[in-house]
Amino acid sequence: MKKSIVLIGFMGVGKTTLGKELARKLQCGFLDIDAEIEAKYGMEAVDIFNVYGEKEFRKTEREMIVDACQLEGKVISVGGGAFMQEEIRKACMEHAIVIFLDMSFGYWKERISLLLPTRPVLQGKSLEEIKSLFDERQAIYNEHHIRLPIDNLDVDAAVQTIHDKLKLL
Ligand SMILES: Nc1ncnc2c1ncn2[C@@H]1O[C@H](COP(=O)(O)OP(=O)(O)OP(=O)(O)O)[C@@H](O)[C@H]1O
Ligand SMILES: O=C(O)C1=C[C@@H](O)[C@@H](O)[C@H](O)C1
Ligand SMILES: [Mg+2]
Repeated sequence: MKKSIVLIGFMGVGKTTLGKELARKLQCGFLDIDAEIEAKYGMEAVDIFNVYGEKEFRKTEREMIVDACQLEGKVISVGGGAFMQEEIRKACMEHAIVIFLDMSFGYWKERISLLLPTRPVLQGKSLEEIKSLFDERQAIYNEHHIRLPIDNLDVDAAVQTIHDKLKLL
């Protein structure tokens, strides 16, 4: 596998969880950009947003992803907001294979309680506001090479399906 694989999709759809397992199956390296950013600042995303601001988070996210997507043979999970930045979308589409993990809001909202404490972008928002954000964000995920409808898929099934789709490329 020469090009790296970049997993995109709304926060909590399983980019980190599936990315790790996919890398294990493909026997290649795994990079989670949120984890890399958190390691750089030595704090969680919520605290980076509070202490340094979202602008700084997005700048670091952009620099890291533009570099990482040009590496060979990695599985890279990016944050749910990464594709809001055109420079990131362009670099990933040019250098990597971009896989969109596509989950419906109906399934996604069952996960919300798992996500609220650690996702700064969700904090203080009502369910309707989160639904609007979810709907707005779908447009930015339209740029991808492979779409994986992920409702109902457990981790093993999702990884197997991605593996099968990659073989067809
Ligand atoms: N296929 C799945 N089936 C059931 N639960 C899952 C599945 N994938 C992920 N989860 C659970 O959903 C939660 C969010 O998953 P994960 O952290 O991988 O999402 P993410 O897309 O990386 O989110 P973010 O964009 O915020 O980084 C975790 O608690 C994880 O265990
Ligand atoms: O959707 C978003 O804007 C975010 C998602 C997370 O993965 C983190 O990158 C951060 O919490 C922002
Ligand atoms: Mg993640």
